[in-house]
Amino acid sequence: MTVSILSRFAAHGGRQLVARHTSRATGTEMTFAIFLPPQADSGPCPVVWYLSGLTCTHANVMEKGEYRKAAAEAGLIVVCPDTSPRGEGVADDEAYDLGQGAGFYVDATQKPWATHFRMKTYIEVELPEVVAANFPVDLDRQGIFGHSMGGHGALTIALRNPSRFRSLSAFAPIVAPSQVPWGQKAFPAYIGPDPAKWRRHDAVALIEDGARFPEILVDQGEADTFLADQLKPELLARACSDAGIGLTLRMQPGYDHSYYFISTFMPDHIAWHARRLAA
Ligand SMILES: N[C@@H](CCC(=O)N[C@@H](CSC=O)C(=O)NCC(=O)O)C(=O)O
Repeated sequence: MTVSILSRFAAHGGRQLVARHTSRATGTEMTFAIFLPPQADSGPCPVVWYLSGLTCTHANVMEKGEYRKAAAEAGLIVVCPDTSPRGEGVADDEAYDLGQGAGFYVDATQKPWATHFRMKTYIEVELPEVVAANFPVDLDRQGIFGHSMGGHGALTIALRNPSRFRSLSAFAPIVAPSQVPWGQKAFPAYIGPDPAKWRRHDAVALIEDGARFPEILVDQGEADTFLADQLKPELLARACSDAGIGLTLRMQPGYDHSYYFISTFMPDHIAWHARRLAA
């Protein structure tokens, strides 16, 4: 459960750290970023988990997501994990949307991925234990959010574990991976060809199958080049409407899929979580 601190910077009265530890879930070293607001010097703080998208490490949102000012003001700890196991002995693919950097937050059952690609267990079980053992987090007050593949991760993890999280939001999430090319490529590779096995890893399918979360915030850029083919927020809107889930879906004119979009709406997402994680 010990972590090595790789870097430490003062920011907004708090501290931005990068930590590394040996993961029993993935069997590799795993790196995550953690922001501790000034309030963490005085006692446990609520924690928000941010899951990143395809090609990302912990560093993309840390460097471009601009979450620290709002998180410091709200007293939120923000944890930003990597998107997959990595290293020389870890399976990979030449494409950007499979293998290292593209873990899809599932536990792979198929060769060659099953050996290390266990991001579901890592995020759902191991990382909370590691963070709680080393940092002043209040695990009774947890929220989760993410971007694109990480939005898919946030939605599916919260829908499968609604009692763990008090708040959920996403930027441009993949809402129905079973119905779009990214998921239709990754899911057979990681969890096999049977679409029935994909449903526990698909937010729209989870809702159709009875999973519930009280309310969800989603921001989606209208100029996002992945919108029509890969993201399809209308599928989440329909599923939430049918299920009585309170979805706030904000279509944002002019915004694309990048961290310029994410950083623009990051303060709104931090505020969404802070309101629901207040004591
Ligand atoms: N064509 C790009 C695709 C990679 C990309 O756009 N990745 C996004 C997430 S997409 C869904 O999960 C991202 O967050 N990129 C990192 C960034 O800092 O912008 C490529 O080939 O890289």
